[in-house]
Amino acid sequence: MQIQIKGVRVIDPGNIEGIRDISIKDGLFEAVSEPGQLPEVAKASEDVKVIDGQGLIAVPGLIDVHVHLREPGQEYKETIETGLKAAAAGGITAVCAMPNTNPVNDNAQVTSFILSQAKKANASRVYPVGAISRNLEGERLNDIADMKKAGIWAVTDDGMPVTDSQLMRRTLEYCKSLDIPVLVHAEDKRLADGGSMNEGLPATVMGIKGIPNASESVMVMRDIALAELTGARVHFCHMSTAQSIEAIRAAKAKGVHVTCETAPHYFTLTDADIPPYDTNFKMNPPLRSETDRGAIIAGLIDGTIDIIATDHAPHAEDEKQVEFDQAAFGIVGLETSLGLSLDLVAQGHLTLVQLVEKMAKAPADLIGINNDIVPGNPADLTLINMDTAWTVDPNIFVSKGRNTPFAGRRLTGAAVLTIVDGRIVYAMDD
Ligand SMILES: NC(=O)N[C@@H](CC(=O)O)C(=O)O
Ligand SMILES: [Zn+2]
Ligand SMILES: [Zn+2]
Repeated sequence: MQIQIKGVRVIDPGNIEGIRDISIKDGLFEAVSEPGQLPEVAKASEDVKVIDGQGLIAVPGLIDVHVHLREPGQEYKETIETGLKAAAAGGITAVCAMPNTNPVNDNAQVTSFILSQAKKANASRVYPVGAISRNLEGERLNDIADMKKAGIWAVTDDGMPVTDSQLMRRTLEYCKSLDIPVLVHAEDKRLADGGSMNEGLPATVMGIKGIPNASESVMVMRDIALAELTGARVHFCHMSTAQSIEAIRAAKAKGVHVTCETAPHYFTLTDADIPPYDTNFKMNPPLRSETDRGAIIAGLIDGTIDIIATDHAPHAEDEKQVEFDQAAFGIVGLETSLGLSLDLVAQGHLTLVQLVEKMAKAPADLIGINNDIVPGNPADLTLINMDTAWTVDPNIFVSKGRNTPFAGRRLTGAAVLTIVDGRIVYAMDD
């Protein structure tokens, strides 16, 4: 299969910015040239697809470093196939799969299973993340080296914090020697104390127990200290508070090796936006205050926040249609991430180049891959129409999860074509 995209505006920060023709063949970028310079392909050939890229933007395939695929064990919420197809529909060509499945991805067999299921799905790629501790229990360290051989690129106990500081220190030392990052779910469970939303006026008004900002930031501060102590690579997941961003900004200024991500809901919504007891607005960490939302946007602007990831966390209807404090934490994000993030560009907070850095380039750096649009590299590409206006409708999500706070929201900009490994895995018109 060969694909030619003609006259498209390419935005690949640090590599290309301008109108180009792109040729893709046998899974790889074959040529990237000034417009009109690609060799004509024989018209009769059925194996060649020529795409008019005029008015569209081509970017390196978007990578979502924080996704819960739920398989093995909770296929009623999502399977690897439905999750990877949802990613493709959202313009995301690769996702990093969190290990809190059942069984947990805490050994090489589960890692291999995830990779083989992903291959069968014939959609976006998966980069599995292994668990730090046996069954996420926070007690015994897993055989991370063995999982690395099977294909993990990072470890985390996401969903659960690593409460034991000594275990975290050992993890960081171990992962430093293996040269893989540690992804931190920063939460002090004693401070969170069973709360279900942000501690503040909206929680008080609804009579819902609150979670203070400090439940996140104290653990961010601890792990900055441990990153400094060990020299390991620490990446903070789903940052939601002003205090966390402030701490990470200071750590980076000191040269400590830390990176972080936030999710679209933290720069789009606050706790004041939660309709009374609507569990589609419940996730961990919770939606914070307007001050925090402002700090998240400021962190994205000044580069303190490296990456936008979704924390895609599908749940079944009956896990959400219960009392607010009983409902599962988490919302889906794969199919709304690009549209919501493009809003940062529309509002003038980020340039398109900065957005591509946060959704494609910095994620690739974290994983340790090169996704430049250059001949010879695997052809993972997202074609975006910045003008496509659409309304979020969970009923037509490719994901099995319907749990989004963005139902009915008008968005502008969408992926019109997603290419993985030189194959079209999603086309908007189909
Ligand atoms: N974010 C969430 O609210 N939920 C995640 C766990 C997590 O990311 O901590 C999940 O697995 O459902
Ligand atoms: Zn988490
Ligand atoms: Zn998560």
